[in-house]
Amino acid sequence: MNKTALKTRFAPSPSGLLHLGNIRTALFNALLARRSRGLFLLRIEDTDQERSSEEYVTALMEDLRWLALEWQEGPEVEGEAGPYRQSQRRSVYQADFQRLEAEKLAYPCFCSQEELERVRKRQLAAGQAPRYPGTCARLSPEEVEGKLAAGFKSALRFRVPSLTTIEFEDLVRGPQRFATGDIGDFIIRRTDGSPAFFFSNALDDALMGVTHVLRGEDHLTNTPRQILLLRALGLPIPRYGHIAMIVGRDGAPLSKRHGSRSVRELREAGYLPEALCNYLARLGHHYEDSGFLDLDTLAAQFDLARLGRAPARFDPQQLHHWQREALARCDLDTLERWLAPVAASQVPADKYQDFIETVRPNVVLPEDALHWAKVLFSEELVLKDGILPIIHEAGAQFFTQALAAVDGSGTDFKALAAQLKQTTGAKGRSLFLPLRAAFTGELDGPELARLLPLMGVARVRQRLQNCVDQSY
Ligand SMILES: Nc1ncnc2c1ncn2[C@@H]1O[C@H](COP(=O)(O)OP(=O)(O)OP(=O)(O)O)[C@@H](O)[C@H]1O
Repeated sequence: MNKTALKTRFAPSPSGLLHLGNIRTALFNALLARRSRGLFLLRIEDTDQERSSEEYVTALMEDLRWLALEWQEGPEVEGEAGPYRQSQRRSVYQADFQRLEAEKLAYPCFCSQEELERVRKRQLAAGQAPRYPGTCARLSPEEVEGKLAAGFKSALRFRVPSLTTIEFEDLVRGPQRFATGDIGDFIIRRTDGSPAFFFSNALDDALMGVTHVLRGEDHLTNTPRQILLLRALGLPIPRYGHIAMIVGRDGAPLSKRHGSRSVRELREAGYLPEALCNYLARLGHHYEDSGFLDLDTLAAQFDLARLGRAPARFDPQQLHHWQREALARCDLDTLERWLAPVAASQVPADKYQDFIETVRPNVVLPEDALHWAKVLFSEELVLKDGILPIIHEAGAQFFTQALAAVDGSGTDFKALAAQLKQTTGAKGRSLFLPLRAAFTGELDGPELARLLPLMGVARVRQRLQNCVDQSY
């Protein structure tokens, strides 16, 4: 791999389980790297010790691996630019803090939270955009010495040059311009000595050789600050692309803080990784090919020019669609394993394979298989709404004749239906619907010809007898 190879990254904060917005960011970066035969890097942004936890680091790596979004540099894989956890990079940041301060490009700030909040409120009340008023930028070296000697704690603020314009070409949103006059001096090291997001995020991208950053649009206004920082440090600036956010039903962006549905929850509900990848790849990115694609093809057809700018709404129906597509491609072994945790205990072992093949077209999630297992193998049958009137309308005579037909045909549904048609004169819907209702308590479902042998003749009889009893 040559040194100028494209390198993308995913840099989550381990402060919660990944949601679909986070993982789509990872997916797009992984697809871009794969398409360009570049590298995909994972970095853990755990500088906020209060919100970060090891549990979430493990969980996010598990999510990425489950989706086959393997990283070529990062935790557990390592690489030349490590360590890849920001909590282990404090000494790396130290040198640049000192350099910026020595060159007067950054200065210590002693303002308290309360003071800053007071200024903010005043500015908002005056109709101004809140920004740091530069109080500590004007302190003389003696004043700084004095405050430090008196034990005041300081943060480090980056001095934003005035009257310049920062321009960059966003990979998704085109040309961007920001006047530095609108950007207040910002904190790069907090009072507790930890690096602020702007700083560690930008510095690490540069030091780790990241060439392309695809990230959520929530970061767009951070970019001019990060460009200023990298310029001040004489470091390479990656290309940035800000992708439209994924919003929930309420129109608000999915977020860890707001407890959006996590990738783990979806995995535990039984969604397949291929379904999630096909769904997410199309959320904010247009593919010509509307069919199911494997990860290599999703990558081969990934194109920055096809990234949309409008927010994308999470649509469970679409996810269902891709789940069906993914299931249709599963081999029987995979399907058996996938359903085993919920269905295996409900289905007799000698019928398990036949059961899976029978219910397969009616299963989107394992819970659907569990439902059919209960329909077929439990004593009790729960009737869906609207089923009882169908049974009443068919009448006791119909089901008595059906029982008589079972005497001759057992669980051979075709023979049973043929005989019943002859003895009752019922045909079409009025023949099949009451039978389906009686056997399954549903209006639709897997083929009755396959369901009856699985149920066995005793249960078939019992279900018909129940209908005879209910119809009087
Ligand atoms: N709703 C969303 N849609 C698309 N991308 C998102 C969304 N939320 C976060 N991202 C992106 O996911 C990546 C990781 O972000 P981060 O770890 O800060 O998650 P977060 O959900 O924003 O967390 P928090 O709720 O703590 O702010 C970033 O590139 C961010 O822009």
